[in-house]
Amino acid sequence: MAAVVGVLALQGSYNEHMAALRRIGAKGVEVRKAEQLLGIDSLIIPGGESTTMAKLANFHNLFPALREFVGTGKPVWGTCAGLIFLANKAVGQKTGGQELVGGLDCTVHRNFFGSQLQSFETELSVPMLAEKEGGSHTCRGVFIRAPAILEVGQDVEVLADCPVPAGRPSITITSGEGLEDQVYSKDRVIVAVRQGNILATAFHPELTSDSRWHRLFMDMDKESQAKALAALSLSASSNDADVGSKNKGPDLPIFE
Ligand SMILES: NC(=O)CC[C@H](N)C(=O)O
Repeated sequence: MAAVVGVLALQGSYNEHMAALRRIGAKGVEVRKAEQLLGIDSLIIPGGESTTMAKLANFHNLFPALREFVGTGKPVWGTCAGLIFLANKAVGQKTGGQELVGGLDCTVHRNFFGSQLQSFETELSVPMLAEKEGGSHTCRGVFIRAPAILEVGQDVEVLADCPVPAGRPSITITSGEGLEDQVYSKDRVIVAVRQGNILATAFHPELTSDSRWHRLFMDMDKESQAKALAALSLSASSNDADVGSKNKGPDLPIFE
């Protein structure tokens, strides 16, 4: 059965993700209500404006269901604002912060690359994407008032990084307790990662004609469906074994 990809359709570039899925023959459905998350195999959280998206998600009481969905281990992909949603920690936010879904062990800076006017396109080196999906070793990265990942946990695989623009001031990250400050002043930042079944990109592959990120996500989906099926058939065969033993009659001693 074809996998159904949910696209969170509260705000932002969900139409573009739907179109990108259509281009590769995948079935996408727009998700606006918590109960719709029950009928999908994987979820894309699109780019847009994360504060607005969080307000809408709150209004529709979606956060608990989104967290539950991420917790199931089904594939989830966040692009741009979607990446911010999935991060365990976000800095560079409005005072008071905003609600996050979490699940991705990283610290993200909301508007790392500056304002809308500092939006840019660049060629990114993506060896893992090329290895898995073929094609060029680079992809076009469209960064729109884009976030960047400053730190990742040890289970997070870095898929792409990019140079910090010249003149970008260093960043102070305050720890949870507000006790110590770390200053981030490296010359590269992370812009695409994978942690298990969570994929996150700071840029917008849905705005380019390169379908490889969507294909990679569909492959994650296939892998996870195959695993779920294997687990099902394992438990079915152990049930069969149970049935078999029930039909065997009394367990008599065997004399050889
Ligand atoms: N293109 C995007 O999704 C931009 C995200 C934006 N930086 C935010 O905070 O929501």
